[in-house]
Amino acid sequence: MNFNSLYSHAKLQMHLCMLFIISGGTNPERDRSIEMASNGNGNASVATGKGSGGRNGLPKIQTQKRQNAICHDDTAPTVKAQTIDELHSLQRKKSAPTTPLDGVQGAFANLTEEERHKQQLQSISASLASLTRETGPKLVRGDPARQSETPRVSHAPDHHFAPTFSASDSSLKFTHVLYNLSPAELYEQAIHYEKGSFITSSGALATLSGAKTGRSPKDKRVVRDETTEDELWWGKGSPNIEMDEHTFLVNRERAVDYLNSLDKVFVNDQFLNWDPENRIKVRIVSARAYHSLFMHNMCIRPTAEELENFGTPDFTIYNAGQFPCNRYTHYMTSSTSIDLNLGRREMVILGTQYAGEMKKGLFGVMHYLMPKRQILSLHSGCNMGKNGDVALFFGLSGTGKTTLSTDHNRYLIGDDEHCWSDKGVSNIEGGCYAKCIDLSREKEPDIWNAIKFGTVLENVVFDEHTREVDYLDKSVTENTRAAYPIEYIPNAKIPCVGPHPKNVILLACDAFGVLPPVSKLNLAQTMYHFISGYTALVAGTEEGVKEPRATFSACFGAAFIMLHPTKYAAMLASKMEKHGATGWLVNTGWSGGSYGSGSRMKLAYTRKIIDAIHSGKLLNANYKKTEVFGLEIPTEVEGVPSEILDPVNTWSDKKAYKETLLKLGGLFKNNFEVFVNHKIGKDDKLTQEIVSAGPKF
Ligand SMILES: Nc1ncnc2c1ncn2[C@@H]1O[C@H](COP(=O)(O)OP(=O)(O)OP(=O)(O)O)[C@@H](O)[C@H]1O
Ligand SMILES: O=C([O-])CC(=O)C(=O)O
Ligand SMILES: [Ca+2]
Ligand SMILES: [Mn+2]
Repeated sequence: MNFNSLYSHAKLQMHLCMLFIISGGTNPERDRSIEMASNGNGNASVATGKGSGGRNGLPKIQTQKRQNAICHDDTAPTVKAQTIDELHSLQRKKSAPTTPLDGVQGAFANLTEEERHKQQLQSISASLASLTRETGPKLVRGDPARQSETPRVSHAPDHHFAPTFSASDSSLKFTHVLYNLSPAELYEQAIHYEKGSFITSSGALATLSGAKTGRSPKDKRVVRDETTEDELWWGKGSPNIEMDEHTFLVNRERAVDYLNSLDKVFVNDQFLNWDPENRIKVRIVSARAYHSLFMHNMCIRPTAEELENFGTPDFTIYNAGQFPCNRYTHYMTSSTSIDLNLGRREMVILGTQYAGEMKKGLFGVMHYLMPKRQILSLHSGCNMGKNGDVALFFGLSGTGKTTLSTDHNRYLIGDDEHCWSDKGVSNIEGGCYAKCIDLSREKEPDIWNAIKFGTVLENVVFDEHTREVDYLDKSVTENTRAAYPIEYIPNAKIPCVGPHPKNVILLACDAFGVLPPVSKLNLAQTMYHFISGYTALVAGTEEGVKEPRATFSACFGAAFIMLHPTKYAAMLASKMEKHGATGWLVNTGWSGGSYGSGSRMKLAYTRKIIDAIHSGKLLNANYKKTEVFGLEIPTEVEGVPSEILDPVNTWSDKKAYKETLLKLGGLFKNNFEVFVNHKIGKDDKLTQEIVSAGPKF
């Protein structure tokens, strides 16, 4: 129902009520509306059948005198309330867990609801405990501003946990915990308390992420201790900038003190990974409703039963993003620090409110935990055809993972983070995070329709009155985003798991315009391009035409991996070999010249190419080999003009094409230098094959 019809519906209801009051009539329709207005206390329903006034012209106003000549306001029955506050309390029913008490198992079995809430608060208080004080903060559930009207808030003294004597002001105060709020509750919190939060015309919550509108990889630090020293990838090329345990604790204390100084904090208890055997319990403590709603959408949402039995989290995020880190603290090089401590299973965020840090921070954790269990973690989208054929979509930011895995003809397993275990694939997340710059209803209908109530819209620009979003507007940032639960995509596969992949599609947005729209890769080439992790986006557009800049990011996600890239590559090679998956390289970038002279590949063509991969038609097409990169390219793809399949045809300046091709080939070679002496897999044979699968000239 749209707003207009809602409005006219409401008007109609009012009209009917008035008519009833005026005529004292007995139309059953009217009686029903009165019944609703009286909250089910249906004394108003008089006899049905015969109507009185209203049939012949206007209804008569009844002016008959009442007893004592006092006008009673009682044509409708009164609600069961004596006061306005009581009336308001009738509006909201108390939420109850859906599990009957005797169905609860584990640590929380046989506890009353009160006791379970107490345990939950105790666990959260422990999470928020300072490391230098004896106890955690005093906690109470619910919004402090709503205490008198929120039934879930308990004033009972046994609901907070405090030392028997208080040595500091901070331990005297209460912190209110807003625990796993629903989207509706989080909307209210955001709109009430967070500047820059608005409801858009489609019902999404528009918000601003503050000064940072993207991740800050240079401020991501990982604690180097005896364990991680040997296990993780350190040094040149690694995303893991080291910090020591002590500095981590200093930042942790800073974040915890900040959070405890607030009137209220948001706590989300959720899951990662749809594979039940490898599910990870995460707790996110944050200061903004925006952050809580973002994670509500992005992580897997527990059922009421699962939440009742949640227990202690496996990993905790302290998001104090509004608060900067202290430049006097060792290692700090800016006001932003995103700190990961694998030993403590904790992450601290200071100085950035960009919500993607939480999402990708947890992804980093999975890139550590899963390979330990022989499970490969992947920066990829994933979908499945009607026949159960699974495809993975690798690619750096903006290359098309979300766009191409969201396919109306296939089931969406996930758009960004997956695991590949012996059983098949599983999504790590419970939601999608789509780029929305230039989003159009025609080209990406499923993403467009997912931007509705519950969806977080970051940094978009909208009309201040109609609240229509202008997806073309880059005033705040080019990195505008929508975060929505995966079930907002109509053909999402729930639970988000699938069998072993049949196709592994490597996406590159080649702004140089020399890579073919599609090529079929052998295993060595797949590994070469997987380790290279190439894309070339164009930097800013504001200062006129810019040179494309090549980006190489190992495993198509060097910012998130924890181990050396060859570890992941070796796992991918053995899984692809074992399950007979075919590798493909798809250029979603430029055609007809580099950025500036050519144009971006039409999404419609890329979709046709992807269709042909899924259907199996492309596997058996006719192929020819390109020079320099030695890529096998098809001569025909249904629905795609054949001349664009070999990029040389689309360039009018053939000399410029060759120069650009060689230039890109050189960049690939340079980048791969650091990997040539690394063994990949069990034997040197594959390593040699991979090294020689690169460009030759
Ligand atoms: N031919 C094309 N193929 C794919 N995407 C295209 C194409 N042409 C334009 N686009 C646009 O490029 C963008 C691809 O972004 P997408 O959200 O899919 O990136 P992503 O790989 O999921 O990145 P991230 O990891 O940052 O989420 C979309 O805005 C899409 O509309
Ligand atoms: O993490 C982000 O902010 C966006 C994203 O998905 C990526 O960069 O791969
Ligand atoms: Ca994406
Ligand atoms: Mn991503």
